[in-house]
Amino acid sequence: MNRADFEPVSGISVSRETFSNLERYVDLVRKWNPTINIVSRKSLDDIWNRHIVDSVQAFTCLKCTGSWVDIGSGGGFPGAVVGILARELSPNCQVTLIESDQRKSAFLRNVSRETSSGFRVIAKRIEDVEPQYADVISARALADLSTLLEFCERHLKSSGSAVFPKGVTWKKEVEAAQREWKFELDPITSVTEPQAVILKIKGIERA
Ligand SMILES: C[S@@+](CC[C@H](N)C(=O)[O-])C[C@H]1O[C@@H](n2cnc3c(N)ncnc32)[C@H](O)[C@@H]1O
Repeated sequence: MNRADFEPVSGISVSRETFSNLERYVDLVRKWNPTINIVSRKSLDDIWNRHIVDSVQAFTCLKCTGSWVDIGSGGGFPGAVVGILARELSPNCQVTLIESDQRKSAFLRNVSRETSSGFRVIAKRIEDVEPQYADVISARALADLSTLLEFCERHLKSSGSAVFPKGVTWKKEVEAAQREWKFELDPITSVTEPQAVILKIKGIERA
């Protein structure tokens, strides 16, 4: 995808430098994917829509001026994309990625360095990391909503918000989570997949 095509699809305008950092990230994912299995081989052919634009939606659905923690980051969706965009668009937002797999964490540190994004990578299990008191927590393809809310209980400030891209089963996950949790929910339809949503959640409390 080129920069002119990226802007209408993603809904954001970025500098040449930020766009070239996204391109650099895509090159690194393609290079490392056969070794560390970041995304499925099939989805690699459509990496801009399936992974980059999908991650941009998580970034644009709220404004972060404090700390953003992406958990279970894998190869960096959405966390690395958030880190690359935040450098230009939310320079006061500190981005941290938590990923327990050591090879993926090494990859993520390389991405942070090569794109000069300055996002931090913690190579530990989410449950073992000291509480982060984040303003925003994001996670894609990590766990069901109830489990994600437990991670928020540990790492999200009480005034913070969570951003979870979810597929077609999202309503069932919300119903199950509502048995144990109270929260305010704002589901935003995905631009890349009409049955998918970005769940924006705040006011999380045990029921
Ligand atoms: C299915 S992948 C999704 C990765 C990425 N978010 C994405 O959407 O492409 C889930 C990732 O979470 C990591 N993970 C799973 N449980 C974890 C835990 N308890 N603490 C830290 N990382 C975890 C796994 O190592 C894996 O890289």
